[in-house]
Amino acid sequence: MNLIWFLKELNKYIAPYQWLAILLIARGLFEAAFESSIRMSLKFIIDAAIIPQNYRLLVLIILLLGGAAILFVFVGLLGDFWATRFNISVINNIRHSMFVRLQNLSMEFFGRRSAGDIVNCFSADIEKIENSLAYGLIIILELGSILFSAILMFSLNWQLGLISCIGLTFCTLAPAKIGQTATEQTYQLRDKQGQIANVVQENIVSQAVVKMFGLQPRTINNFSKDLQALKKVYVKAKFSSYLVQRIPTLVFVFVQLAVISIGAVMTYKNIITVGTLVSFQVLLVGLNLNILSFTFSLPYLIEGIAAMQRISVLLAEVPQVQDAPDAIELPHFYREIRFDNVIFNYSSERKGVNNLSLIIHQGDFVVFVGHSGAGKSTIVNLLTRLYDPDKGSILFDGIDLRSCTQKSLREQIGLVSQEVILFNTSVRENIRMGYLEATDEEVETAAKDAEIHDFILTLPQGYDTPVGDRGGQLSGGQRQRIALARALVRNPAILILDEATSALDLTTEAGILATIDRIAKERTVIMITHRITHALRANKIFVLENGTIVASGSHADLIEQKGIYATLWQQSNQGNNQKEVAVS
Ligand SMILES: Nc1ncnc2c1ncn2[C@@H]1O[C@H](COP(=O)(O)OP(=O)(O)OP(=O)(O)O)[C@@H](O)[C@H]1O
Repeated sequence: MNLIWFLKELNKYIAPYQWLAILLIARGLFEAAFESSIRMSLKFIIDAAIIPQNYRLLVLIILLLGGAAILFVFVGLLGDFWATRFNISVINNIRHSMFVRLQNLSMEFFGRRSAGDIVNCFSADIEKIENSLAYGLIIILELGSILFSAILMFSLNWQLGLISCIGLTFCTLAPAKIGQTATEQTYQLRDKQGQIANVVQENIVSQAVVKMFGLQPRTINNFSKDLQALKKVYVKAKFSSYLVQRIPTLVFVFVQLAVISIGAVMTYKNIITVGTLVSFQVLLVGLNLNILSFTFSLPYLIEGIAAMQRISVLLAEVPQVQDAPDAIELPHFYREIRFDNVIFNYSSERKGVNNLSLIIHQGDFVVFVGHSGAGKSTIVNLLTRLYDPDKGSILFDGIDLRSCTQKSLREQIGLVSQEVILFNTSVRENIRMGYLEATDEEVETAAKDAEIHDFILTLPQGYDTPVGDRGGQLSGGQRQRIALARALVRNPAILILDEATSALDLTTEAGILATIDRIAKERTVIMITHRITHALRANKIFVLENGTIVASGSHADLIEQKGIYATLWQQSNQGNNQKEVAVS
C-alpha cells in the first residue's frame, strides 16, 4: 500500500491546518483510551465491588465513569466540529491547487487530456479523498483503541494477550499485502470511470449531431461496450477491496474462539479471576468491533490513495509553454513580426507548420488563405504562444517570443477565433473580459464597433442580460460579434480574426468588415479566411499549403502567378456565379 506516499502527498495540503490535525489525533486517542477504560473497569466492578459487596466502591467507580462519559460527549462533539472544518479546508486546498495548475497548463495538455477526465478529478476523485480523510480519522481512533485494548489485555493476562496479539498482527498484515493489488485495481477503476464520464459529456455536447445523423444506436452500442469494460474492472477492484475488509474478520473469529476456551480453563483452575475473564472478553469483543470498523474504513483509504495518484498526475503536469525565469515584458509592437524557419508539430502524427518564414509589418492588413488543414490557425496558435515552435523562432520587433512573458505578448493581441467561447454571465461582463479595467463607456464603444450595440439594447436587461451557458441564448452571429467587441475593447496593437465573420449573414458581415477596414488603419490586422474575396482588402496575402507558405504578395501579384491562389479565386468566382444563377 502506498500509504506513506499518500500521507506525504496529503501533508502538503494539511500543512496549513496542522494544529487542527494534531487536535483531531489527540481527540481520537482520548476517545480510544476512554472506550478501553470502560471495558477494563468491569474487572474492578466485578472483583473489587460486586463479589465483595463493596457498594461505596461501586458508586465511586460509576461516578468516575459518569464524569468521564460527560467529557467524552463534549470532546466528541468538539472533535466532530473540528473534523468538518479540517476536511473541507484540506479538500478545498487540493481543489485550489488543481484549478491553479489547470490555468497554467498549455493548450497541448487540453488537446491530450479529455475534459471529462479532468472534471472527474474534480468530482469523483475529490469525493474519494474526502471519504479517505473522514475514514482516516476513524482509522486513527480505531488504531488507538486497538493499541489501548491490547495493552490492557496484556496487563490482565499475558498468555491470553499473546494469543490475541499474534492474531491481531495477522489481521493487520494480511490486508496490507492484498491492499497493494486493491490500490492498483482501484486506480484502473477510477480511470475507467473517468472515460465513461468523458463519453457522457461528449455525448451531451454533441446531441444535435447525434440526432441529425441518427447516431443513437451507435453511441448506445459503444456506451454498452464501455459499461462492459467498466464492469470487469469494477468487479476486480471491488472484490480486492472487500477481501481486504473480510480477511481480518475471519481470522479474528478463530482468535476469539481460542481465547474463550483457554480463558475458561484458566478461570476454572483459578489462574485468573472471573472479573479478569469477563473484562478480557469485553476487551476482546470491543477489539473485534474496532478491527471491524478499521477494516471497513480501509477500502475508503485505498480509494483515496488511488484518487490522490490521479490528482498528483494532473498536478505534476508541466506546461509546454512557460515563461522563462528571466522573461522580459514585451515592448509595445512597432515594427514587424517575423517567423524564422519555424517548425511545429502537434504530435508525431499531427503536423502543424514546416519551415515557415514570413514577415508582417506594423500596420499591415494580412490575409492567410489556403485549404482546410493547411496550417492557418496553427500560425495564430504560435503567434499567441498557445504553443511554442519545435524549431526556429518567432520575433516581435527582433525579440524572440520565448524570452517574453506570455501576458505581455497577449495583452497586445485581440483574437476572435473560429469557435466563440462566451461565459455564463452578462453581455457587458463578456465584453469586459477582453480588458478587465474597461469602463462601461469603453465596453459600449467596442460593442458599437462590432455592430452589436443596437441589438444589445433590445435585450430584456440590455448590457446586463445573461448570455446563458456558453452563450446559448444568442445566435452564432451574435456570439461572434460579442467576441469581436471583446477583442476590440482591449484596443489591441494586433487584431487577429480567425474565421471571425464565418457565422454572419452577408449584410452584417459587410458592416463588420467596414469596421475592420476602419480600425485596421490604426493597427496590424491578421485575418484567416475561407472567403477569398476578403483577401482583396489585404495589402499582403499568404497562401498556405501543407504547413508551409507557397506564395505571397498582393492580390494582383498572386493572380498573375497563376498558382493555388488564382485557382481558389477562380473557384470562388464560379461558386458566386452559380449562387447568383440559383438565386435568379
Ligand atoms: N489542437 C490540435 N491538436 C492536434 N492537431 C491539430 C490541432 N490543431 C490543428 N491540428 C492539426 O494541424 C494541422 C493544421 O491545422 P490548422 O487548424 O492550423 O489548419 P487550418 O488551415 O486553420 O484549417 P481550417 O481552415 O480548416 O481551420 C491539421 O492537420 C490539424 O489536424
